[in-house]
Amino acid sequence: MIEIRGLTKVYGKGDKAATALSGLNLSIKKGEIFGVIGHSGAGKSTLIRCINLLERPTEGEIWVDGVELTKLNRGQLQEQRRKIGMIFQHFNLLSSATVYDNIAFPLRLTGSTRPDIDLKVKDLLALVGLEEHSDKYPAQLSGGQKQRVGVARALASDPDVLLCDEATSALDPQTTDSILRLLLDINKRFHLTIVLITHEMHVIQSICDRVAVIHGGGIVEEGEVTEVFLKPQHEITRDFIRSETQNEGPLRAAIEAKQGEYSKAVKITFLGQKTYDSTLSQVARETGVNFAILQGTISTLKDVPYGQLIVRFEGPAAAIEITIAELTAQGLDVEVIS
Ligand SMILES: Nc1ncnc2c1ncn2[C@@H]1O[C@H](COP(=O)(O)OP(=O)(O)OP(=O)(O)O)[C@@H](O)[C@H]1O
Repeated sequence: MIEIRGLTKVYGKGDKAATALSGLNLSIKKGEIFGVIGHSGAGKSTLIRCINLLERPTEGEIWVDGVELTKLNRGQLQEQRRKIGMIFQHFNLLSSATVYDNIAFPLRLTGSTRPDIDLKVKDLLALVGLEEHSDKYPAQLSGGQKQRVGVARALASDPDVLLCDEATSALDPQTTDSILRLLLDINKRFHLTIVLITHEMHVIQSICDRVAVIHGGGIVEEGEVTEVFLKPQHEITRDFIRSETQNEGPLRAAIEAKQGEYSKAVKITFLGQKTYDSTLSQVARETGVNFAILQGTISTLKDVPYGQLIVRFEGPAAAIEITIAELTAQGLDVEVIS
């Protein structure tokens, strides 16, 4: 659906030149929610703004739905941009226009008739749950409501792609979740491809199918969220995940408190239905090994359940080995920590 090939963006010239992206490649599939996560200055905004050419790439190609945007003239680009909606961190609403008029704005630009506009705007207001607020001005709305207007406006031209530029960064956690649920809903309902950038792993974990980690203007890791989240390869990715999980100090102490021949600390990862199975206790009972849970998380990645337990096995070395082998044979991922 979206192909980014060799994307380089250099701001400024000569001594002042700053390379924001260098030779970046990315492939985003139709109908998926694709997240790009990175620290401040990594190049996220530049990347998302290059997708609809709000920012002109210095080099490289941007393809959306089989059309190379970077080759189009101004008129052709305007036409293609209708298929790409965008929402922003600070909403970018017209402050002097009502909610209704903000949503109607893109439709008026394309010369839709008044009854068509009315029908469409009312549909969109219902979709984002703002029917009661249609005559209000942005200043009379909460942050979450403003972003709902942003979403409705972005959907007015029936786009195939929705770009979200840190769309929840200005919102509190509860409002963030309600906007994420709205994005998930419109992704499912309209089979809309969504690309979002964020610096919060929680956003990726809640709604994305795949993720790319951006650092220093390039992608350092990408894949299915389940894969990247549970088996991060790059230090930057591990950093993001660590910031979402518990404090590691007490865990280290618990692991080190009892090290020796008759004990082994392991991290066990459960994915999907296995998360809720009793495999661990069954295997431990069979092998006669005891276990203490040192740390544990059970949660979901989008709608896939997962669990991660750090446990200390206690028992004869051979029995611990058999326990690990049996858990692995039963489809769990077991990593020996110490
Ligand atoms: N208009 C500009 N002129 C010069 N340099 C810029 C411009 N916009 C961005 N940059 C630089 O490009 C790099 C990438 O910036 P970008 O805004 O894309 O990162 P980001 O990951 O979105 O960061 P943040 O989360 O802080 O918004 C940074 O070093 C930034 O200083």
